[in-house]
Amino acid sequence: MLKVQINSFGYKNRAILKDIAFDVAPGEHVALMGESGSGKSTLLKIIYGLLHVEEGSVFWGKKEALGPNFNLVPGEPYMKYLAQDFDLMPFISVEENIGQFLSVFERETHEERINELLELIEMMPYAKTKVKFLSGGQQQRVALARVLAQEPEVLLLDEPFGHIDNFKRSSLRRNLFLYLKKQGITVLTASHDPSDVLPFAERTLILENGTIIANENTKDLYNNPPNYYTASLFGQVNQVPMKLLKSYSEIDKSVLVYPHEFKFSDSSGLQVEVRQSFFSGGHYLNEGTAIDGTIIFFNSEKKQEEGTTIFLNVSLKTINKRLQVGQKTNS
Ligand SMILES: Nc1ncnc2c1ncn2[C@@H]1O[C@H](COP(=O)(O)OP(=O)(O)OP(=O)(O)O)[C@@H](O)[C@H]1O
Repeated sequence: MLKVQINSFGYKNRAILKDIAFDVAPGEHVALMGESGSGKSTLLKIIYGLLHVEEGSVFWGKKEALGPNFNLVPGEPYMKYLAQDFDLMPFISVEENIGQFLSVFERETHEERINELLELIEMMPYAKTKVKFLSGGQQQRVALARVLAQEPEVLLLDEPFGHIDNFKRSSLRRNLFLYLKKQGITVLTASHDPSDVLPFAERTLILENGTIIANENTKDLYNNPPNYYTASLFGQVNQVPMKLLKSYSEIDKSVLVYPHEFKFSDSSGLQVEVRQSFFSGGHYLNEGTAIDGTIIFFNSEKKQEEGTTIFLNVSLKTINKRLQVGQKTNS
């Protein structure tokens, strides 16, 4: 079990993290989400031992991960951290960069292991290429293979696909996360991208202004977000005043609704005037205005013409579910 407790941490007296406490079970994949500047990288750097915390501790089982004031070379052998800036050797080849970290006691299997990792990162054709000739995305993939070569028990990933184009990103992310699961590696991934999180992380932590405001099963968190901030990290979301939804007109509250949760109705429900319709691949994302001026985003199969009036419904099940979460978090 990875056990993290940080009472407070700041850079030059500016508080960044406070009252952080969470566990990650062995083999579990936990995501860390939060807006830019909320402290995700700082938290990963503390866990790895790059930053010193006065009040707090990080344990992996019974072993305490010590900070830079105790370790001459920061970091613990059982844990690896893939930073946003990858620390590669530019003048040697891709395979040499990966091979550097394989155990000297397993020389006979080196080639096999390098090939396995090159295949995982889809870089086989670049095995002999010097790293300095690679693009940013390719370098990020090599950096990933390098940390995996070190066979960590715990892997900390900071925006692991930030430099990688969409073309490679989907398959790489699937291959990597399935590989990590198969190897039983404990993973903590900081990411802005819900596609890194929703299909792969069993649990998600939400960081807001340096505090963890949610720590839940990822699917439950998506379906029952405790607040607008959490839901909006997963994508576009609406905060719809209940009075706009006819059957709830007495209730003076808002309810969170994702754009795909609206259904079209012929003549009743939330009345919206279409402003813009954005082609989004498999659907259109539309922006409209409700009668009180609230901006509403909703999906449709077809393009909606500007100025058209349409009526939207939200299922009672969704409304009731979201109201209950709201009550829980307000109390
Ligand atoms: N070395 C540093 N010295 C001083 N302040 C720093 C340092 N590193 C980060 N900060 C500040 O700490 C806060 C948290 O930064 P951090 O990089 O942890 O956020 P983040 O959530 O990872 O952001 P992003 O998603 O943009 O990477 C920010 O306000 C940042 O400006």
